Amino acid sequence: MQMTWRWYGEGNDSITLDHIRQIPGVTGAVWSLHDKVAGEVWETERIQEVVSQITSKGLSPAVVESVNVHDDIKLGLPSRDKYIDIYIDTIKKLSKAGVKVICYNFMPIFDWTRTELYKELPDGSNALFYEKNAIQNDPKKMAQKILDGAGEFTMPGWEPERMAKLDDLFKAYEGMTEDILFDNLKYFLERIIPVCEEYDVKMAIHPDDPPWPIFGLPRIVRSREHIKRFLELVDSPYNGLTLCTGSLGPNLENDIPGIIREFHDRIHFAHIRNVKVYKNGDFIEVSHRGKDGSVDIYEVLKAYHDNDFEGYIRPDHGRHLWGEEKDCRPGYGLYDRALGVMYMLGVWDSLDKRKEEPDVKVK
Ligand SMILES: O=C(O)C(=O)C[C@H](O)[C@H](O)CO
Ligand SMILES: [Fe+2]
Repeated sequence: MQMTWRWYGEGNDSITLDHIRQIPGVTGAVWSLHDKVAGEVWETERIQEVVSQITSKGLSPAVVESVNVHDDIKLGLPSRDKYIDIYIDTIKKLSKAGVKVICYNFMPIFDWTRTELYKELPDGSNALFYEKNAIQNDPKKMAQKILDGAGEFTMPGWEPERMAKLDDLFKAYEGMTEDILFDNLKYFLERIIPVCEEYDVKMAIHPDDPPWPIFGLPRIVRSREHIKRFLELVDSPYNGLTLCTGSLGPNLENDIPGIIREFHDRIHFAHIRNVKVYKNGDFIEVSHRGKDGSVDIYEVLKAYHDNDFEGYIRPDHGRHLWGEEKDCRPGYGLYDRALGVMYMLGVWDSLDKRKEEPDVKVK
C-alpha cells in the first residue's frame, strides 16, 4: 500500500507539504484544484503548478481528490455531454501530469454531511458529529451551519455559489430515484471509462457520507449491494472504488472487511477513519484506533493486507486536538491524522512481520 495525505494546496491549508513529508511513511499528497467548481475546465498550467509543488518536495501527485461531477451529469440533463467532454479533457490532462487515480462522488447536491463540526468528546477533543434528528428537512440551515463552521476554509462540494442555488437544485432533483441516478452514472461511466483505459487513469468513486438518503435525495453507493450494482455498470478495472470506512461505517450492517475482501481488486484508494455510532443512530468521528469506535480498523487493514493491497491509502477525517480547530479545515487537522498514519503503519508492519515469520511463536 502507498500511504498518502490529503493536502488542500498552497494558501488553502494550514498544513504544508513540509509538515506532510515529515510524517513517517507518507509518500504522496492527495490534491485537487479546490477553487474549481464542478464542470470547470482544469488548465494544464494550473495542474502543472500544483504537481511541481508536490514533486519538488519528493512526494507523489498520483491521486486527485476530487474532480467533482457537475449536477447536470447526475441529473442526466441534455447539457451533461458538454460537462462530460470537459471531464474527459481533465482526465487526459491529469494522466499526462502523472496522475493514476481520480476520486469523485455521485451524491446529489451535497457532499459529506454533518450537523455539527466541533462536538466535544469525553477527552476534551472535538470532532464532526451527525445527529439524525437535527438533520430534519432544513437543508439550508444545515448548509449555512457547515459554511459558518468552516470559516475561511472552502469545503469541497459545499461551494457557496452552489449553496446559493439550493432551491433550484432541489427543484431539479424532484422525482430523482435510485434507478435514475444509477442510469445517469452508467451513462457517465460508459463515456469516460474507455478514455481512462487508454490514458491509464483509475476512477475511484467515494461512497455516500452518511450512507443513507438525506433530504429525500437518493444515494447509491452505500452498501455491499449498491457497490456490486455500481461495479457492474461498467465491468472494467478502471471503474473502481475509494473505499471509505468512515462513510460506510455509520450503517452497522455494512461488513466493511467483507466488502474489502470481496471487491479488493476494484479498490484503488482506501480512506481509513473511524466513527462511533450511538444507539439512536447518531455518530461522531473518533481516533483511527479500532477500539475507539464502531469500525474494526484492524480487521479492515488485515483484509487489505491479506490481499496484498498495492493501492493508495490515506487517513481520513480526524478529531481536532490541542486547540487546532482555530486554524484548520473541519475534519482535516494535523495531529489526529498523523496519529492515524502511525496507527495504520503499526498494524501494517506487524502484519508484514507475521507474514515473514509465520511460525515464530509469540512468547
Ligand atoms: O466523506 C468522506 O469521507 C470524504 O472523504 C469526502 C470525499 O473527499 C469526497 O466525498 C470525495 O469526492
Ligand atoms: Fe472518505
